[in-house]
Amino acid sequence: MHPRDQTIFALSSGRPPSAIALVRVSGPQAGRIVTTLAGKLPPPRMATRALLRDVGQRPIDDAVVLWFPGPANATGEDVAEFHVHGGRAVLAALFAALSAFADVRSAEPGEFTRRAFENGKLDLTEAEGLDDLIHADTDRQRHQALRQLKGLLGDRARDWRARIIEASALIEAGIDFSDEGDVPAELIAPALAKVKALLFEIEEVLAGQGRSERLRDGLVVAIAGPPNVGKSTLMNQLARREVAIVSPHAGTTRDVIEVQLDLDGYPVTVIDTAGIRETDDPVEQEGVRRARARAADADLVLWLSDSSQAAIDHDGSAPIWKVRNKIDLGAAGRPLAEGPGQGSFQISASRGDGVLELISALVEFAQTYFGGSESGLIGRTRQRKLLEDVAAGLRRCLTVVGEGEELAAEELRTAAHSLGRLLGRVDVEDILDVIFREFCVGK
Ligand SMILES: Nc1nc2c(c(=O)[nH]1)N(C=O)[C@@H](CNc1ccc(C(=O)N[C@@H](CCC(=O)O)C(=O)O)cc1)CN2
Ligand SMILES: Nc1nc2c(ncn2[C@@H]2O[C@H](COP(=O)(O)OP(=O)(O)OP(=O)(O)O)[C@@H](O)[C@H]2O)c(=O)[nH]1
Repeated sequence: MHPRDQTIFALSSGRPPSAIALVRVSGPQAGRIVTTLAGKLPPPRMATRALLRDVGQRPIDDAVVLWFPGPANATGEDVAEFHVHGGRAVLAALFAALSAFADVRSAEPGEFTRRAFENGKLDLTEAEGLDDLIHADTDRQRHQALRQLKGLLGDRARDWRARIIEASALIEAGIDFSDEGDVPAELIAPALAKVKALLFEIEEVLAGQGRSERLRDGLVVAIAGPPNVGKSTLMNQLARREVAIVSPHAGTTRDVIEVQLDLDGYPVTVIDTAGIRETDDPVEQEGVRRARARAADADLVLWLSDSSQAAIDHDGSAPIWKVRNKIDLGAAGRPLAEGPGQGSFQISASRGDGVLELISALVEFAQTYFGGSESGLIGRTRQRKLLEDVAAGLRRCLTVVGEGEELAAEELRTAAHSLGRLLGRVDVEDILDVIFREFCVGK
């Protein structure tokens, strides 16, 4: 039997032990599974309490069971849900009972969503939005992902695709009309007007995009500077602030290498370049490798120093803010080269003086950096690249039309094809594995 036709199951809720766990089952065996384990098939979509028993009638758990016959459900196949107590042994017993059925197996990451996609329940941009929603840490990430899940980009892309196909139909009709290669202007002119309007709309979306792709991964701020100036102390100060959402990725045993901050809903990762050091521990090595790679293309560098004559020694295109540390050590006698202001700060990392001001400036930086991405439609590089292909194709269509209508029509076909790829309608087998592999199991 093809893996696609097998019935799949997975834990869809968080790591056990948990108060309640949700185990989802999807596929042709779902109904038989519920009937066997729960002793009955509950009415569709009605939460029903049942004592689950395995095939040998041994009790598994006192549970709530839901039955969602396909195709009007999340995956488009028959679906069953078992809401059980979230203990490890309960789940092990339930999984053993499920695995005992023929043609039933545990799901791959993202396999439920992949089936939903293959059954036309959502397009690829919506599936990507779903994955982003699950991984959203901040409010703005959640907002952008939810827009994608709700099909904002998908709906636009479908509309664009339909209009491109209309325009190319006009041109092709013109080609069929003319024997001598002279296509009537009444057909070409409206087609080109359509293409121009489309190109304008797509270019507007691309330009107004801000940096919402970055919203997925977060802005990266590197703390750099000479040894012993207080980089780790500042990191720990940031990690202790309530703005820290996911922290710390302990790299070394003592020091925090990365802190993730939620700055006004924007995700910002701060990296301590001092924490990036040689280590023999393979787990740490991986953390160090990641931190180094991320710091190398940071979006902003905080250059920390503890004296007024701080020579900046940093390559890269990112803006650099000078942060003078240890002002508690009587900096009064030593006048600063520059007073506080844009890109210049004075702090005491150990006492916390000036740290809130630094954080406020980071919030402002993030707001400016992401500016306008509230209205961003594009969440991923894959989506942006395809839309850029579409715009380029439309532009070429307008220039080559003078050389021949067939060439223009061909450009439109290619542009429509790119939109088809964006939506996952055509020619995407190669990327589906990559996209769904990133998903959670059970989603
Ligand atoms: N218990 C539980 N909670 C969950 C999910 C789930 O699968 N189970 N979801 C998992 O994703 C999300 C909700 N998503 C859903 C998406 C589609 C349908 C659904 O039944 N769609 C049908 C009918 C539409 C309707 O009646 O509203 C369809 O598309 O045909 C249900 C849930 C989040 N919460
Ligand atoms: N007085 C004072 N001492 C500080 C301040 N910040 C850090 N220190 C001290 O400076 C020393 C170095 O601090 P670290 O945070 O380890 O400096 P670092 O830049 O991470 O050092 P390396 O990892 O060697 O690059 C420690 O003894 C800190 O306690 C500060 O604001 N005031």
